[in-house]
Amino acid sequence: MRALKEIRSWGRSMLGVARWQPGVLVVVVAAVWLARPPVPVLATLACGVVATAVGLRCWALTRPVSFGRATALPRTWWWRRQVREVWPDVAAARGLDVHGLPELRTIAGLWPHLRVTVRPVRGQMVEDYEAAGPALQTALGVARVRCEPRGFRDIVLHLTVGDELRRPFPATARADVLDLSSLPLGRTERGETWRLSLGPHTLVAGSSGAGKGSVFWSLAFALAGAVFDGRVLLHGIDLKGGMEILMGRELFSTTATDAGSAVASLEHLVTLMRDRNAVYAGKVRSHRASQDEPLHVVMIDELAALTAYSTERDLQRRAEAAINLLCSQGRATGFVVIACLQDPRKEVIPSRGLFTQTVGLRLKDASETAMVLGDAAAATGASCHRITRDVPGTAYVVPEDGGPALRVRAGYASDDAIRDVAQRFATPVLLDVPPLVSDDLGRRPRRPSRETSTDQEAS
Ligand SMILES: Nc1ncnc2c1ncn2[C@@H]1O[C@H](COP(=O)(O)OP(=O)(O)OP(=O)(O)O)[C@@H](O)[C@H]1O
Repeated sequence: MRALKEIRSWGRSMLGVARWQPGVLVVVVAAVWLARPPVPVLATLACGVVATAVGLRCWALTRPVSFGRATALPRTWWWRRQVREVWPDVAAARGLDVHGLPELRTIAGLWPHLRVTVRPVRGQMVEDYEAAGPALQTALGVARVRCEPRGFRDIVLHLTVGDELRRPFPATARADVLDLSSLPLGRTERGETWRLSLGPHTLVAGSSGAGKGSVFWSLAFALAGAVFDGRVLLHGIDLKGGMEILMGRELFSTTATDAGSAVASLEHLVTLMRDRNAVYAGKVRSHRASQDEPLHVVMIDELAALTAYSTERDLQRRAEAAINLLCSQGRATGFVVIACLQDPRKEVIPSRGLFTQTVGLRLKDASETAMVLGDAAAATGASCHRITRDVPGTAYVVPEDGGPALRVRAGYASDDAIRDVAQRFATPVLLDVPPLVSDDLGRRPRRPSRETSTDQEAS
């Protein structure tokens, strides 16, 4: 029994090694074979082939990105053939071949990104090819198709044929992030690090289960080092009972889990912002985060719960006013708002335009994609509504340089990881928020009711 247990645990540990170091499996098999008495050549070959196949398979499963790159050349050839094969069918199905089949001029690039240059037939426009994009995407079974005009005559179809974002990966806390304007949050479809600038106010929109939590925590993790040394103060607002933020409460200098405390916290931040604005006036034009003058980052888990779904109208109005003030005046003096949201409609978030940076996770339909990322991004292949449920944390973002929208994925932060990071990088600054006072300023004087005015007239 004991021996069985030992064998089982050895097997498990070997599997663990093989999972992380695929090459080890090949070496182990080869070593086992060498240790045995001489065997015939055929058996040796068979053993070698099996070991290589298993090793490659493990590599492909555990390190898809590096495996993909190592085998990019044969894959590229295969995909080129596929594109040439399906193109006539897709063109016919989408009515692009009425006056002759549009010529595929070149297929360039290397797996996982191919560039197919097409010469449209007279009378066709880029929009016709944009409309055919989803058909080509389905016919080929590729991750993304994006159209772009090239010169005055040709159109380039950018195909993402291999999905480097398919497998989830963990979010990692950064103790060393020095540049707060470029926070590492995950990976891009090009296999690079996805970086987000913290300067602009950011709206993270996604349906339920789209993975807003992973963007939220990846951001907090990226700031962990700066939180720990007091250069950044996080303020968490979570009206879903604090389910999200209380998991890592040690990272936050203030937390609010009900409408009253959220408004108190936001209005206190507006006061701090105004004080700092007054100090900076005429002297400083942009803020540099330091322990004396930290960057305040307001992280709101479900913005609509504060600005649209609240039953307390007065608090709703005050919250909205405070967020608008922080968004419109806070950037230069070091006050940044990051808000997550399920429903991006104007009725729910009237101040959507104040969030100058948006992250579009899985959304319900094309109109929501256009609301979040803009019409131009939606037209050029940013299709948040086509992100499938099995890849939470995947999103489209418009790069700061205004180029075509990029598909990205945030790292996954498990509950244990959040607790661990919160404990290791706990903030040294806990702020006291003054209690909520009734709002006299900014409220319109009420019209006297008919009864009151009649009484007054009578007296
Ligand atoms: N980057 C990621 N990689 C892998 N799995 C993820 C990732 N992000 C989220 N998930 C998984 O997807 C599920 C939903 O994620 P999450 O709770 O963050 O979504 P949400 O958009 O915040 O949803 P809701 O608005 O309903 O709270 C979680 O169970 C989580 O395990």
